[in-house]
Amino acid sequence: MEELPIEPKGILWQNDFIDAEHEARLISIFLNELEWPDRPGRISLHYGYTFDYKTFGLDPDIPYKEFPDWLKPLIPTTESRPPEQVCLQYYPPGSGIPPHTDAHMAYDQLYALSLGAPTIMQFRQGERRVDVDLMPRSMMQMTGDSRLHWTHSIKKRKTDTLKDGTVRLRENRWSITYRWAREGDCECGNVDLCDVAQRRLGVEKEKRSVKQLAEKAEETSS
Ligand SMILES: O=C(O)CCC(=O)C(=O)O
Ligand SMILES: [Fe+2]
Repeated sequence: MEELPIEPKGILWQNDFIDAEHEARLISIFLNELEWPDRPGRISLHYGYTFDYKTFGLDPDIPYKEFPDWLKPLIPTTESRPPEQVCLQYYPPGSGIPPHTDAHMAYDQLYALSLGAPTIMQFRQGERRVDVDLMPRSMMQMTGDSRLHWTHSIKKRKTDTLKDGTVRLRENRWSITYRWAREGDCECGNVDLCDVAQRRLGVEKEKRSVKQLAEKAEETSS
């Protein structure tokens, strides 16, 4: 994988992770063989462990879901183990995903494979916005700044305007995201984007307010 020569830093990229014939076979499986949730907009199917939004860890109560045969050859082999979680998402034209940073607390490495039609992903940090064209069959890994210190999103719209001014119609797109569970705490310290830093800040605030309450109680009793 090669790093894109842009800000945010840390976007690693590989074109043609699979060939067009393989992609066509996958799309046929997605269209004909999988049972998708029945609702409009972006829909997802999960494999591996399921994330628990209450404990911010992997949910021990939901059984591990084996990777199906079609998924096995698509697992990146550049980490020391297979990912704990894989998510297949379908984006009909006009759908997207709001700006977010994938949870720092739960996950460490993050990869995404794009299939079907291209779409523009927007990275954002404050007022800085950078568009990255997610080409079909490309594998992206978000590391460093792109993973921890910028948000990413796909706008809900029917067309994308490219850098040269071309207006491109959105068509059916699928993505496969791969997540590796984090071992230990994230130490990035970014209180705007990091759930670990935010939790620590909350704990500190709580400690401070308990201390202040105790001090007040002491003042009024003396
Ligand atoms: O669809 C993609 O390529 C990425 C989706 C994403 O950002 C996510 O699932 O966290
Ligand atoms: Fe994401």
